Amino acid sequence: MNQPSKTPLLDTVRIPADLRKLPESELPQLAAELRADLIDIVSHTGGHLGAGLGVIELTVALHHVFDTPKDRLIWDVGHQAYPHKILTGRRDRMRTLRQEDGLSGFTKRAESEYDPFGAAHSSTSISAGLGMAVARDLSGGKNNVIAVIGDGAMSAGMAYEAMNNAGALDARLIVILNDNDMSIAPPAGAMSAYLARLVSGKTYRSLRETAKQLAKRLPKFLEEKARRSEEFARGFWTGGTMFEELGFYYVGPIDGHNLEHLLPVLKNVRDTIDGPVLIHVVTQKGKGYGPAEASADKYHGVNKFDVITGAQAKAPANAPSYTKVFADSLIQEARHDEKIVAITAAMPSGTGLDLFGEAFPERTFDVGIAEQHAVTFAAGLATEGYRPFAAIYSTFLQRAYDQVVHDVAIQKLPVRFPIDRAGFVGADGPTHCGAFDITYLASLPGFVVMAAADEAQLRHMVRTAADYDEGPIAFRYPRGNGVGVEMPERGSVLEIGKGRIVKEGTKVALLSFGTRLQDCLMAAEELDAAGLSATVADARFAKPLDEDMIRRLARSHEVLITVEEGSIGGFASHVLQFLATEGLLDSGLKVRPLMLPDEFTDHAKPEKMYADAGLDATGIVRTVFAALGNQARAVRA
Ligand SMILES: Cc1ncc(C[n+]2csc(CCOP(=O)(O)OP(=O)(O)O)c2C)c(N)n1
Ligand SMILES: CC(=O)[C@@H](O)[C@H](O)COP(=O)(O)O
Ligand SMILES: [Mg+2]
Repeated sequence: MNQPSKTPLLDTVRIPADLRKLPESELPQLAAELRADLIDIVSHTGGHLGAGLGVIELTVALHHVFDTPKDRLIWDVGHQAYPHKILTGRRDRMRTLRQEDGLSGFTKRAESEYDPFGAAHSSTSISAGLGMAVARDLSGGKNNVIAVIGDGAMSAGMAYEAMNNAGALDARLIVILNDNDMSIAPPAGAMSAYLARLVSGKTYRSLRETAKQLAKRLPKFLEEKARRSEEFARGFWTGGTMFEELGFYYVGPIDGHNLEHLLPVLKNVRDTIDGPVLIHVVTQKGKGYGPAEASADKYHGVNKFDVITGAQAKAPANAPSYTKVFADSLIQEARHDEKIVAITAAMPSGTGLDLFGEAFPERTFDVGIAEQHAVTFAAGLATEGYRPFAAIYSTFLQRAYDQVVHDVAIQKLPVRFPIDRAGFVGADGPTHCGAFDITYLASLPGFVVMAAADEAQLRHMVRTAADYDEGPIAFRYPRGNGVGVEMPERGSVLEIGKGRIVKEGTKVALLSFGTRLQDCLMAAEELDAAGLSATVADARFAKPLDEDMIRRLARSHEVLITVEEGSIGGFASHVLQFLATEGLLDSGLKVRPLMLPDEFTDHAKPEKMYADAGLDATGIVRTVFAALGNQARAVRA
């Protein structure tokens, strides 16, 4: 016999139009079922849970009040959009979330007409929303545009640039500030403290004064609802908030889990306000799931887990993560050098700087989601003789490129860039792929760019960077665990621009930059067995190149394969430039560059992504045989 559904009301909602047919009285039940469904789904898939749990009621209310997809609903970052996906025609595919060929973990235009803007990097929603609002006005449209942005994302410069512009344009745009007093970690900065003050009510204006001004703007609301509850009415403000100074109507703070509060406010804002409005909604990250509410990170991002206990699945590891090795190594160096300081842009646990912060709280700076500022802040520290490590994921450092060029590189300031999440990151997909840093950093004059082949090399690179005061220096390493090599007690200072030969051979040279070295070694074994004696070299440096080593490899081998976990225009380009300039390509050397595909690769398991890109041992062997013209063998490999 079929079990009765645990989500009978949710089962009737495929798209928001179905939801809009429900009476308001049924929405709390819908929200409860949506929450249960989300927990169940993410317990099977893993992914971002805490943020979605916190916006269940908000998601239901938004789709009930607004005419999506005609009204444009933009989720900042997009990691909180799983409930939105469930309600917008994607429920049947939710169990494919973040898996190969499955749904993205973020909003994505190609995935649904209900995702008007793709995201995953934070703080873009107000700018995108303003663009849509202005486009609507230019073309005489009437639809609403709503941007939902978190308090963490509100720490980034882009959000203020957008509000500054929106206030000046006086465009009809609704911004919902989803304030859960959390970023991935507890939020950092004065803005967060300011929001907390708004919520705690210390700066409330008098109710009478507030009501008078709002009555002009929100007549229906005041008549029907506002006087109903003291708590509700207290939430309305005028004057004095920073948002109002920027030209926004400020409404709130309101309880984002209470549909009786949310629905009338959203309706009245929809129906009465002409210019930019900011609704300050207070929510709880992880709401409604005990283990999430109780955990320090509110289950921001989780592995698969047991719904009853909340225990997350964790694969046993034979080696420490690169992140942990970086953190431990930096702590070690900082014990020797009091000038070492560390900077994170809202990613203390992801970068390992939470550990550094425990050891050296005064020398650790979480600047919020503010990569641009993080880099220039580090540059300032460097001018005063400090040794800053600006630990930023490869993908997020993209946002600070001008700061890297203008504030660091041109001034030759010795800022250290530990670049985590280099290469494919797996489930987070193309928005988070660490593809471009070799290309964008190694093209800068004077920049030293290293990649760790394993966790021991990473330890050496931390020491090398700490020791290097001549200018900017970066070292990259991937998401995940090391390979289990023996670790040195302390890192050694590497000679700048010197690689190493790991295995000697005579016919084929495999020149690796990064952690593909292990696959190169496996490929070399296979090549040796096939009678093609292979050399394996670990370049360590993309800039400056180890020219002597490359010259030697080029002169004494028939085939040279470069292997890197980065985009076109990276390590291989530098090697080829050198070979061409030196005339080393003039005598028949067969060079084949292996790199990430020249496309934005969708999410899958990293090993599978590397195999598909031809960057595993099989792919490397195949490339060698193809280079030697042995097509039949190349196809078999
Ligand atoms: C530019 C950028 N830097 C860092 C991140 C990593 N990141 C993803 S979500 C998040 C916290 C966002 O906090 P908030 O906006 O308050 O959303 P919440 O998770 O609290 O709902 C961070 C730091 C990112 N996505 N984009
Ligand atoms: C949404 C976001 O940007 C982060 O939560 C990111 O998914 C974290 O990635 P890691 O799990 O690699 O730290
Ligand atoms: Mg938050």
